[in-house]
Amino acid sequence: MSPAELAAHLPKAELHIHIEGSLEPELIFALAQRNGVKLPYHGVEALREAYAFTNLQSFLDIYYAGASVLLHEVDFFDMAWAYFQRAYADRVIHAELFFDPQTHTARGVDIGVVIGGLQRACEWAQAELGISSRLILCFLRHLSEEEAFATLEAALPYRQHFVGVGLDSSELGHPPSKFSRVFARCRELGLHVVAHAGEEGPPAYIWGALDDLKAERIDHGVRCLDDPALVAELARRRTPLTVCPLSNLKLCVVKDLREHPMKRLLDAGLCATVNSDDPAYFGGYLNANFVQTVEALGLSREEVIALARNSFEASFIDEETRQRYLARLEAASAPP
Ligand code: HPA
Ligand SMILES: [Zn+2]
Repeated sequence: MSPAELAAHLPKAELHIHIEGSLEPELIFALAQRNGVKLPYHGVEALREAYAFTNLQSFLDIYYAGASVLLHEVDFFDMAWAYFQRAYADRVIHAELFFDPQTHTARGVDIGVVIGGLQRACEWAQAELGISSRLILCFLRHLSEEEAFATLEAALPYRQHFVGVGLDSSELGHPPSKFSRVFARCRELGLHVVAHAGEEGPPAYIWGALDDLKAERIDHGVRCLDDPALVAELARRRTPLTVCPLSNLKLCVVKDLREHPMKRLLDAGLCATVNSDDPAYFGGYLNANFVQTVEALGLSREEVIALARNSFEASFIDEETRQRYLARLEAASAPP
């Protein structure tokens, strides 16, 4: 079995997937029709053709337009259930899903509708596919601290349905420190905290995520390589990076997958993981990310196994489940 085939075959956790980024154009149009929402695109093909991104913002504009078809609890269920079925095919046995409540509450959708639909899909994924999952509520960093606090307040009746909070949307101009107080409150509430940092933003934003937000994982984080002291600190703390290679390619963070920093991150001793970010927009789900990265960088069998192991190490599952998953990984990675 080649390293790429092994990568596709191994059981894995996915830790950086925006569930709204799993909305395929076909489902966007089906939901638009079901809900009577008018889209500024003539059809599936026209929408797909618009997926030619030049940077993060050019993607976000289309991503928020796509999410406008989500109105009812069943819409959120259908979206997440479609993701879980694809994840199952890619041997994902545990998934931590980001969701963006402010994208929906701004359109008058109740946060309970959002969380209710996603939570029901998570229960189905466990029952029907044996996939464990967790939800992570993301604050949109282009909005204010006050709006983040209001979102947290609105989410508290559903506190048992999410395990953590994150920070996403437009990175440049919105440093982590903008949300220091909200994140402090979240930590007091016993929530895990993660943050997007160092996707387009400078190493200073990764330092900010660590020091101001006390982030337990850095989402993306690829720009840490510009700062050797930061790399050393991430390695010392063993702070995981949830890296998304096809996203980096599609958003022009790297010009070619052969230049992707994944191997350099592993060589630096970092706990890097592979993830799909927004798979419906970036050209592939978890195995597409694994296979293309392994092939482009010539990663070894040992590096592939380390990436799968890191995904369980970095996850927010309980220790007993983690050991069980690591044993499954061990069994699947043994040579035939
Ligand atoms: O890659 C991303 N970066 C920031 N915000 C996002 N929201 C969805 N995907 C992303
Ligand atoms: Zn992301």
